[in-house]
Amino acid sequence: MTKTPIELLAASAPDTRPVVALSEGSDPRIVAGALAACGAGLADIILIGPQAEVEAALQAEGASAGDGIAIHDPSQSALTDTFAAEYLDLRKHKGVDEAKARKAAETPLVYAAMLVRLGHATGTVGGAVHTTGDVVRTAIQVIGMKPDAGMVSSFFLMYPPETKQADARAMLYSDCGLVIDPTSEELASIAAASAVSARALLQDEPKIAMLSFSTKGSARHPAVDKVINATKILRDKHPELNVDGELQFDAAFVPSIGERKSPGSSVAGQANVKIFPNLDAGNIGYKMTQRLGGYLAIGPVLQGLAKPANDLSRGCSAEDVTQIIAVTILQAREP
Ligand SMILES: CC(C)(COP(=O)(O)OP(=O)(O)OC[C@H]1O[C@@H](n2cnc3c(N)ncnc32)[C@H](O)[C@@H]1OP(=O)(O)O)[C@@H](O)C(=O)NCCC(=O)NCCS
Ligand SMILES: CC(=O)OP(=O)(O)O
Repeated sequence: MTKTPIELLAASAPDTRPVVALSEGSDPRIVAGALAACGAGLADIILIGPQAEVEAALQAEGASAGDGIAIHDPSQSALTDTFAAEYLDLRKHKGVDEAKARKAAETPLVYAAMLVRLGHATGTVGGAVHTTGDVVRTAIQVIGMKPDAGMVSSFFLMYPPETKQADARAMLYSDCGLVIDPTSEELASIAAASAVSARALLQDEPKIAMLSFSTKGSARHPAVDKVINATKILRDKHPELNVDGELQFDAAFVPSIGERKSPGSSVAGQANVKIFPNLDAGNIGYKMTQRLGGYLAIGPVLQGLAKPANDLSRGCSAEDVTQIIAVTILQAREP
């Protein structure tokens, strides 16, 4: 069985404790997930939000600040002036003035991203309360992209429930959270980034399925052509990757159907990286796998940022929060 991020991290706990900033510090799931991460020795935590609200949320869990848990209230923090100045510097070309920069620095999402940008935290997580659009826009604008990343995209790590057969595999689904209607070039770029993420977080060699409603020419449509072109671009740019497309989900997932629909493929029926053609398919697909299939879904994990910042679904659980804290720390170790 593939190790989950918590298990992976626990197996190689770092000497120095990473610090993870949580921008929704008074949400009960965030607080419970943070206490679990801290209690397991995975990380120190900064809970961000109005002091009294965060204290009350901690108290509801029978806890208080101290012992690895700090509270930062952006309206009172000594760091907010520096963060406002940095934000002004970053965004003045977009019409941001001093007053707007101060206001932005006092919002928990910007404050958390600034903690990461300026080295006070290893990474940040938000999204239990905020929408993905708000979380991702802030991360892109404040933390910025990794040099050479080209774009930011997202993925989910999908772990089968214990009730599935022993050979059920963990998978990476992308993009289920961010890029709404990728071009062929963007799809190829999402797949290449996902291959790197799969190696790091699933610790498995990627077998990439470029998903479509067609398998190997069974349907003709511009939407199918987009995936065929993406597969070609990916193969041209990354001949080392094991990729097949276009494939329907059953051909990518079920060995006997993969063999029938894409004979001889080393990916069909065995794919552990599933690249969806657009956000409709990806977002609906991951939620169906999670809610009907019982898979643990960890994400949206962001790839392509200069430093780790990750999202959650507003439907997340406390366990999801602890898992994505672990992902955030593991990403900080990636080269
Ligand atoms: C970027 C996104 C997250 C927000 O879009 P938006 O609010 O319209 O913001 P913009 O398109 O203005 O983008 C914000 C900034 O990010 C940049 N950006 C957008 N997409 C990007 C990407 N994939 N990679 C890198 N940068 C990107 C833009 O260039 C812009 O930079 P700027 O502010 O310096 O000019 C958009 O991709 C989105 O809304 N995705 C869907 C999210 C969603 O609802 N998911 C479903 C639930 S998970
Ligand atoms: C990832 C996702 O779908 O987020 P939410 O459920 O918050 O919209």
